[in-house]
Amino acid sequence: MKPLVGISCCQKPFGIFATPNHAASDSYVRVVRGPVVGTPVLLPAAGEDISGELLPHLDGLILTGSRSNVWPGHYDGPAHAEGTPEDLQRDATTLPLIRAAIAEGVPLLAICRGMQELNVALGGSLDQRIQDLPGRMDHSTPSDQPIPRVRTGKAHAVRIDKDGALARVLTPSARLAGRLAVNSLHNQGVQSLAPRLVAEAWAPDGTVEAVRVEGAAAFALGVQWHPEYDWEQDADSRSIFEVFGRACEARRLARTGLVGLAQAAE
Ligand SMILES: N[C@@H](CCC(=O)NCCCC(=O)O)C(=O)O
Repeated sequence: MKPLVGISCCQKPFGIFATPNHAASDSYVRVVRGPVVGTPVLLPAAGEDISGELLPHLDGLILTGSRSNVWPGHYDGPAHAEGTPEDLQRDATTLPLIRAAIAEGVPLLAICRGMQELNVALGGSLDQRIQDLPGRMDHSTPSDQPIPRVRTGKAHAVRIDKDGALARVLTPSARLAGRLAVNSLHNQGVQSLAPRLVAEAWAPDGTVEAVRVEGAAAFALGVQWHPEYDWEQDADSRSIFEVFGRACEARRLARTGLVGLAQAAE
């Protein structure tokens, strides 16, 4: 048996009738079946809090990236500019799911939109177009960028807190250097950090690029970049998922009552 790892879906229109579907990138399924060493399960953007139905069966949770954006009403922010993609169904499912997962000690890895959801779920706010702010970089990559190494390749470095939780899940060389090269596919970013979040990595323009949940009972990290795009080539991306996977396995053993048997077998 492997840990059951939930992957958050977006609600997306499909086909000529724009029929609502629930979708997540194959890159999340592949990484769960790869370095996470888990069984992936897609979690629908149900449009309501279903955490009580999901979490008793899950050993870990990945909050995925998406072109859509957290509805500003969740953080008292200004309305999005006309045409900005939103996913109210997803928000209504993931925000309570994040709070419940943290409360119940379910390992959680929040990626890009997922990190923004983590911040909003715990009481933080977002800037909606950081490239328009004074002194800030453009962190976005046009979704129609046809060249993969440009679209998902390394875009800038981040400075890492060498004493933080993220540093402990990276390779020794990244931890020693206190720096990491990352890809970048986002327009939004942390404006005010939620009370329980601690920033752990920063872009050269000060944009928060990674956070940990202070006092979390299990693995609880958010990253603004996409390690799921390059774990096969990048040891630091792979290490994040490997450590997350071990946390999910620990939850599986505890959740299924096998932890005693596992220890006895050691
Ligand atoms: N929409 C938010 C979050 C960005 C994000 O999750 N990007 C992933 C894009 C996935 C893809 O296009 O393949 C923002 O813009 O900040």
